[in-house]
Amino acid sequence: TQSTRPQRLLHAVQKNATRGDPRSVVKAIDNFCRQKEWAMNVGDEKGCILDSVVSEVNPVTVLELGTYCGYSTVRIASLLPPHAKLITLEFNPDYAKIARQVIAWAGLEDKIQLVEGPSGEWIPKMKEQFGVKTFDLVFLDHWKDRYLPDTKLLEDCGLLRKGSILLADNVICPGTPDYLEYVRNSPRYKSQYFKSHLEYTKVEDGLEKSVFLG
Ligand SMILES: Nc1ncc2ncn(CCCCCNC(=O)c3cc(-c4ccc(F)cc4)cc(O)c3O)c2n1
Ligand SMILES: [Mg+2]
Repeated sequence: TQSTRPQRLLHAVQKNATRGDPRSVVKAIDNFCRQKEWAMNVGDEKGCILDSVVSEVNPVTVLELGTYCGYSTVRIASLLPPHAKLITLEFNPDYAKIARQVIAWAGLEDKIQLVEGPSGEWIPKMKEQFGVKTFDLVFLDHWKDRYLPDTKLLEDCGLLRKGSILLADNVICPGTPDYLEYVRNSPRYKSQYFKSHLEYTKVEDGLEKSVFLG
């Protein structure tokens, strides 16, 4: 039977990356996507912007919406302090299965909790299920038409505090116009656009960093 692209990406990690070395896992995925097959990871160019935001925020609790194969999950978790935790939500069970193995290869299972299911269902359960008070950083990289409703849900569930950072991928391509309009015009956010390119291409894309003002 034919393998899937996520399965081929996982094999590239197992073949080319060193177990327990998250940065080698990130590099192996980027090489696979540049040389073999494009895949919707945040990629290395936007990934460096992601790294700088994570290092600046130094978050203790992180939420990632949309795991896919775990590239940004591993990239973020590799920069977290020892006691910090990252919860990542993935809707697609096939992607989740691959992501668990990529995360294990990187040796980051202790920092990462992968939860399977739709963000709209899980966000309201975060406090009771995972003992989360508020998130220091949220990385949005799931369905582009869910960025806005899920941001409002995070606000309504009291999961954001003064100073919480939202970092959104793909605000230009594929684009999240309603989300951008909201975070750029709401008095409750201070927003900043980091211009970049769609992963592994020359097409414009970028990340939007928004600070929740409370
Ligand atoms: N509600 C909920 N809860 C939890 C969930 N977990 C997963 N999902 C569903 C998310 C499915 C994947 C989302 N990501 C993208 O669609 C994406 C696409 C492109 C792209 C593609 C083709 C082009 F030609 C150009 C650009 C590039 C990117 O960087 C992207 O991130 C969930 N949904
Ligand atoms: Mg993306």
